[in-house]
Amino acid sequence: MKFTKMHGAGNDYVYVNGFEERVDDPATLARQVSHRQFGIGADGLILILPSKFADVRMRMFNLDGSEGEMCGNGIRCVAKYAYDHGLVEKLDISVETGSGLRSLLMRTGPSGLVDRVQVNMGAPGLRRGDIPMSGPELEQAVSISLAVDSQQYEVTCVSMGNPHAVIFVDEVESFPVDRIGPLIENHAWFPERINVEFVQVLSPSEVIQRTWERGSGETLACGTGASAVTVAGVLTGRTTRKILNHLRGGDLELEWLENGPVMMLGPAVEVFSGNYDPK
Ligand SMILES: N[C@@H](CCC[C@H](N)C(=O)O)C(=O)O
Repeated sequence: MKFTKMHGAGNDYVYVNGFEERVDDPATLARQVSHRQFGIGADGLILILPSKFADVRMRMFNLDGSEGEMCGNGIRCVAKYAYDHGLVEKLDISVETGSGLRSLLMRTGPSGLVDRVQVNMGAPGLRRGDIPMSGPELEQAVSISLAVDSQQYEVTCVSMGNPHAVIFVDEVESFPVDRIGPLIENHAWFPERINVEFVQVLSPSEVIQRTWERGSGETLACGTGASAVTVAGVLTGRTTRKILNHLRGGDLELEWLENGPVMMLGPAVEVFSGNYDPK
């Protein structure tokens, strides 16, 4: 099976071109290829597939084999792969995801290959039923108190097609993401588990984010998470609608437009290609 390893701000996935390759059991394959010692090494697996409704379709699988509805860093790499490898011939494309269609605009660098991609991430879902989470399903969960590990955390929950809990902290670098992240990911409030963003505000237009991803653990970046952070920052009065987000693996530029969607701009990088024999 041919594969290509790509990353967006350090959030790395193994990409398989489903126009040419057949994958029967993507959940098992995701666990195998993602393993940092016994596999290729990645945060998960992304399949690039034909679509009846868009230019291409993506399916993303986390490191533990669970399927995510949407992946903000992954979708930029899907667009780059599709253009650089000739699946599409235009720079503005649509991609079918598990949470609907997204439109993307690619920019090429001096080599003629795509290096940056803007994504219309869609409008956030703010009702508890959208996340999903416990409580009255039409109500929002903005700055609510969540008890974890005998401490209270103020969380704001946002769906960007997948579920996110955003927590603003005073100092993010020393925050115990690997201890608190999994406790919130698996908290009884969230029946489908949840991605968690820990965020330090530097100024009304600049933040630092660390991410604990559902199904993958701490990753160097999360595009849907950065979009959720943009929305949570506005809802809680901490940040403006347009922000620069510094993630561990790079920066993303984001804006929550007045008419609804969040726009995200960031890098897409191809690292290497190879052959893998599924076990
Ligand atoms: N890293 C991604 C999100 C991947 C999916 C997530 N772990 C989930 O299960 O929802 C991004 O860049 O958005």
